[in-house]
Amino acid sequence: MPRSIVAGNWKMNTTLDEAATLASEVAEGLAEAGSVELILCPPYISLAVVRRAVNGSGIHVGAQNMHYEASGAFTGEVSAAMLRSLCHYVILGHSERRQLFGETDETVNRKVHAAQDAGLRPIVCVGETLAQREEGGAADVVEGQVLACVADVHDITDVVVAYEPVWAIGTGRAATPEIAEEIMRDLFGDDGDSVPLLYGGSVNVGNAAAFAAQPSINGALVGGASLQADQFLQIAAEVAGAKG
Ligand SMILES: O=C(CO)COP(=O)(O)O
Repeated sequence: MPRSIVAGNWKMNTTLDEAATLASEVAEGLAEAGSVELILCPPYISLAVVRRAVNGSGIHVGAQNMHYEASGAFTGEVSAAMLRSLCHYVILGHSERRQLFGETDETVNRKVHAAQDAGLRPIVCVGETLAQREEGGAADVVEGQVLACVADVHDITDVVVAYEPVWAIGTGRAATPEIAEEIMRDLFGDDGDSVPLLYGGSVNVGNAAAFAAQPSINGALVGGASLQADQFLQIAAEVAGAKG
């Protein structure tokens, strides 16, 4: 089984000072988290201060997005090589990027390749909308997204996949652990034991253990609750406890 992972997606929150404080609080409370790999994903501009704050703690740092091109005239964008000097992970294809910024499975796939080529480990986000779920097509949608996003990658075991049903993100309405397990169980067949699968969408202290107790779920991608160090650490402890 892959090691359990709990990642915090801070989204567009925290100033530089707030990011440094939050990262320091997580690092200082690390002993509470149990045996899980922790990843903090602040906004780009805070990557350096977060990296400094967690230096030597074993906590990893991740970005929330990147461009697939290596360099050039792409105003406002950041490349994999730029990130590699600051962090080890990058979230790709988050549903907010898909819905608000036109991200597609094809662009995510290009980014996954660029990330791996640069030595970054991608956390690929997939998940169905409420309409897709109500039409009965959730499993097919998610499988299609995963296949398209990781097409032709040279090392599937170096990809982390996060199942985040769109209807559960930031809504306080988490999927049930059974729904998440059903979707995630068959995603990778023979590779299923070597690709870490995270659940995301309204994860909190009260529900993290139930998700992590599902056999196919290796951890959590946490949004809102990752902005409070004590809650994030408690979620990590719940995941560690459920995974034994
Ligand atoms: O989008 C998410 C993590 O990437 C989930 O966000 P919430 O935990 O705030 O629902």
